[in-house]
Amino acid sequence: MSLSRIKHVRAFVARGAGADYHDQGAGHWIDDHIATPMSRYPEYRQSRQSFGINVLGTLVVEIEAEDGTIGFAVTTGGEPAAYIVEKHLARFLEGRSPVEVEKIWDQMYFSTQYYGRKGLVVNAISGVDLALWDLLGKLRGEPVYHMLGGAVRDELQFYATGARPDVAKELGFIGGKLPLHHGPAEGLEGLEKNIALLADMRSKCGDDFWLMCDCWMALDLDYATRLAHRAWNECGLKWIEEALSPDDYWAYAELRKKAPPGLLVTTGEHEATRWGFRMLIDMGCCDIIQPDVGWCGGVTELIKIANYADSRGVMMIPHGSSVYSYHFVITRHNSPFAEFLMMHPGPTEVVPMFAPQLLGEPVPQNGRIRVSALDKPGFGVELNADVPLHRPYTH
Ligand SMILES: C[C@H](O)[C@H](O)[C@@H](O)[C@@H](O)C(=O)O
Ligand SMILES: [Mg+2]
Repeated sequence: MSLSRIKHVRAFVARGAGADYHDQGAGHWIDDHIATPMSRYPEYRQSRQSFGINVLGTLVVEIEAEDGTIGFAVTTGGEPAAYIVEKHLARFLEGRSPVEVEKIWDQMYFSTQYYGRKGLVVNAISGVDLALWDLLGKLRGEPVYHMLGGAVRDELQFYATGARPDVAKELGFIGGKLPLHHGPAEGLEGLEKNIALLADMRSKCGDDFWLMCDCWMALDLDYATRLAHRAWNECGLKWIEEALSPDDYWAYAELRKKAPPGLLVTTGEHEATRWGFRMLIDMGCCDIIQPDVGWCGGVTELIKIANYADSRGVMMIPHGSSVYSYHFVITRHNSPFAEFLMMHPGPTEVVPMFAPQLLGEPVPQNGRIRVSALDKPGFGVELNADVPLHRPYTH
């Protein structure tokens, strides 16, 4: 049985939220004085957009088969990623069978290894890989999660990331993850403000609701250790996320040793490939790895990452990436819940994570999504034709 071969690969850029979810309008919680490595510069403290967090925009990858079927995917990458897809990666797909996901991934990765390995290049590879799995599912008439081994549970349960864990609790989520607002450059005063916010949220959410803190690479080991102990003792924090630079495996290993027993240390959304996550796991950097399937290498690589984590008893909870992680999480025992990024500006209501780019994107009801919501071919979503697309390069 042969499937229709790949005829065209096309890369587009879309602006305005979607997969580049930091690309929001003014007044959004996600750009409100959130601590980052750039917070050491006062001029870049109030807004992450001021230093360029949304500079790339969304990469849209389309893969068209000879029979006209089109698989697509969206991820963060914009125009530079479109260049890599059109001028470098497309040659490994056109004319090939869409079944060859492993061989195509291998050729995309090792042909770009001399200038890639992580970041933008692996985002581009991930976008192509996700579009290929979408095409495969559409050609076979089955959802991606079927091709990954089928569901191990009847529904997905979510924690919510955003400025309002108290609202997340009311909406039925199992936990709420707050962004950290003040980094080391704001000293003890900033630390006290961080703790005060966490304590306020703990009082509003009650003692049993999961409360987490996302530090977006902003801290040093000393500050992270102090924050970990204060937030655990005073606010019952469940995990401290991405406290340090993704490259500082050594500091993560130290933080995990210094953190209070019971507080989980998590990271990984800016890590890539099986080799990067093996480093995090083998060096004892974290209790939960959080790859983003649109940034770590796609589904084909996430299979390897997740299986390595599973063999070492490490939970794999993907960074919020809409349907692209849902179809994976539902098939894995060591992924018992998932992240839902609250993209409403408040956030006081649930809106699709990659709005407005994906039509048919399922959203949690009472903090859950039934597996039946995933029962459509591929990733089960279509590109919103009302979203303007720009194709900056061809080949
Ligand atoms: C809320 C965080 O600052 C990031 O914006 C968020 O996208 C990411 O770190 C996450 O874990 O969702
Ligand atoms: Mg995070």
